[in-house]
Amino acid sequence: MYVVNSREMRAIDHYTIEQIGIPALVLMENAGRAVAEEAAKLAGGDSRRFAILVGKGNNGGDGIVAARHLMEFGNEVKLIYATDPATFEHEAAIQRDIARKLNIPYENYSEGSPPIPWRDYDVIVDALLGTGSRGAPRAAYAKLIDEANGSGLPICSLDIPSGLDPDNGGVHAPCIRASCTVALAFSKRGLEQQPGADYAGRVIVRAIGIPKAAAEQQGVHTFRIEEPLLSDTLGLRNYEQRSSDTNKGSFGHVLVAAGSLAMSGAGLLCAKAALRAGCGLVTWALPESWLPSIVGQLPEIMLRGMSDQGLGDWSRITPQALIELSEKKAALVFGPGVGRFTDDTAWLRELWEGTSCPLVLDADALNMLSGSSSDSGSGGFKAWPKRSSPVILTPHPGEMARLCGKSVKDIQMDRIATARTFAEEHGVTLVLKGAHTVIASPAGDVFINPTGNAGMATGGTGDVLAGITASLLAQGKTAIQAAALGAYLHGAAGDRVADSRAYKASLIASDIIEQL
Ligand SMILES: NC(=O)C1=CN([C@@H]2O[C@H](COP(=O)(O)OP(=O)(O)OC[C@H]3O[C@@H](n4cnc5c(N)ncnc54)[C@H](OP(=O)(O)O)[C@@H]3O)[C@@H](O)[C@H]2O)[C@H](O)CC1
Ligand SMILES: [K+]
Repeated sequence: MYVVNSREMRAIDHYTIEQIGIPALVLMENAGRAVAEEAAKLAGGDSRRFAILVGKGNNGGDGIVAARHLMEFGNEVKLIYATDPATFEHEAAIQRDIARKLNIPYENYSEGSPPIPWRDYDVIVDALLGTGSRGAPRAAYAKLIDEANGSGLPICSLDIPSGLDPDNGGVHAPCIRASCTVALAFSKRGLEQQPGADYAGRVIVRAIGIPKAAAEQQGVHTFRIEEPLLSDTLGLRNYEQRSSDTNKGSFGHVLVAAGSLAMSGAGLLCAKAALRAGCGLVTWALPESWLPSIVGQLPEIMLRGMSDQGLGDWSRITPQALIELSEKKAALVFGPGVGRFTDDTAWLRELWEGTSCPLVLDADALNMLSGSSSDSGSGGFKAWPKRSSPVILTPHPGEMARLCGKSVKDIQMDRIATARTFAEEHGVTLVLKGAHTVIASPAGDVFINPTGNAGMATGGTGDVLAGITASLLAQGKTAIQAAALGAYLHGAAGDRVADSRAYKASLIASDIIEQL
């Protein structure tokens, strides 16, 4: 499903109206009708009382149409205008006039108005501000939003919660806290990123007559992952189907280079997850001095002790040894639990240049890359030679901040833009983890993952994701397919765990592997 920003939505509206010839009033009618249906569902019954909060633009126009349909459905409605309706223009003015002729009750609300008697209503429809909203809600809009949030009533937001930044998911003060949001035609970036996603409640995308081809025509290349998208846009039709005439050699051999004495679990989780995600074989390369303690724990996984001079870490293991081991492997995941060591950035560069294996770099490997970026004058790892096989980076916001030389706050402010820019500039596939993981390809496509839950914010889940992703790569998926499907399955497995437990926060990383 397409996810648009306000500029793209304006261009799509314009194209639909001017080039295709669907009149704006038709789109508005469809929008208002769709919202009326969803708001009626939210109210859950007949003859409910709706307060429709109306702003001066097209969002308000949609709200007036919704009021008309809600009234036709047999409900009581009242329009509460946040701006003097005499000042309305274009389609919103036409809807205002229709509402007057139909004697739809209304009141003009201003900063000086007394509080609305909310006990007279069952549901609020928020049609104050949509994709034309700029900055924090002003004057009567702000007061009305505060009042609505304080009313305790369920709120159905039209297109976006008023007060939300439609483009980056930031929320202004105040911002409507909706029970549900009916996004018109396409989802909006602000609904797919935190904290906006929390303020939007359940997001329902409703068609209003704008053809999908209009988004394609306008070059929208941000998507929310869902099953149809996996098959159509990502080319992963029947991704689970396998020919019966196969053997373990058909599904790729993953090399996991991970873990040190203090963090052996990271390697264990990563290797196990890789195997569960369907590759044929997994070899786990680990410092040889603690290999004996692992023997017997993972009967399906091959172990390879790397000469570590008894230190238990990666500081004495040579990149050359790993490069040799990576020959004939279908994917190499490096980083989980390896720790940092002297000259590790140069070490990683040797691996980068020496292996032809598709790479998944996670955890400490990302910090090694950041070391390269902070090496002033070197141009960072952007200046490293281009690889012929793909690289997938899987940073959490902290690691991403180090990679970009920015603060976590800056990264989280616009995760979509950050991930896209980085992937394009560095020619890598990037998985920016966190709520609504963002996956960006070097070509500039961005996929937002809807699966997963807060219980997954626990040690080891990142190691599991890295293992799953490498496993999918080894099975012949492209980098963007492996990254997007990996994040989707990882979250879906996490959701299954959460659903099966009395206490959702009890989830641990191993549970995810078992639910794959
Ligand atoms: N165009 C179409 O065919 C369709 C659009 N749909 C709906 O339209 C909105 C977007 O409508 P738009 O009119 O562009 O914008 P808004 O309704 O969001 O806001 C318009 C005016 O509100 C004022 N404004 C902006 N920011 C603030 C603020 N922070 N506080 C107070 N007021 C604000 C501003 O007017 P000014 O004169 O004050 O500058 C805006 O002009 C979209 O979301 C859909 O709901 C339909 O989907 C049908 C098709
Ligand atoms: K709104």
